[in-house]
Amino acid sequence: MERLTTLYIDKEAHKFSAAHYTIFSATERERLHGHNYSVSVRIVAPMGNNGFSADYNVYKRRIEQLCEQWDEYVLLANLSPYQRICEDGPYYRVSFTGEDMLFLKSDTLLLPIANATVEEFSHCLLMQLLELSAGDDLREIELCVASGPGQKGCASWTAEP
Ligand SMILES: Nc1nc2c(c(=O)[nH]1)N=C([C@H](O)[C@H](O)COP(=O)(O)OP(=O)(O)OP(=O)(O)O)CN2
Repeated sequence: MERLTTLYIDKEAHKFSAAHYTIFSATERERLHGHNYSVSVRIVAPMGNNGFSADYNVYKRRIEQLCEQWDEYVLLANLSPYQRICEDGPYYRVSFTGEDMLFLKSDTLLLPIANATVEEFSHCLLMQLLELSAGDDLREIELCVASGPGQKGCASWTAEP
């Protein structure tokens, strides 16, 4: 039987501050507001024969990189069925229920997600972490994004048997 181990990486430094709004329906959304999001990861890996599985420092650096890329941006859901985003000079023009909002492109990231929620953020970051970890001998990764203490969404991946 293969011996597996679970590493938990839940560091205070793994955070990003970002502005967003959740879209609830075709006609309802939150006002733009911000959170200090935090990112935590659970990794399941085979145990090596010297009492070591995967170097958590490697994953700490990758998580830091993921957080850094989104820090201090407005995060917009580019795949929402309810809003339309187009370029307008230095701005993104976002149309929702007949109203337009302008966001400076330099302050804004268009993400390939359907909503700016912790569910979608965690899935998007998990996909990026998997890409950075291609070739690593891992069995599972779960990545969680918390929008504040006690509220988070998690996405998970399991290796094909
Ligand atoms: N399933 C989800 N539901 C909600 C999400 C989400 O990402 N996934 N997000 C929100 C809001 O955007 C917001 O992030 C949560 O706001 P809220 O809980 O009202 O306020 P706080 O973060 O300040 O939490 P407190 O409990 O009030 O301190 C809503 N739903």
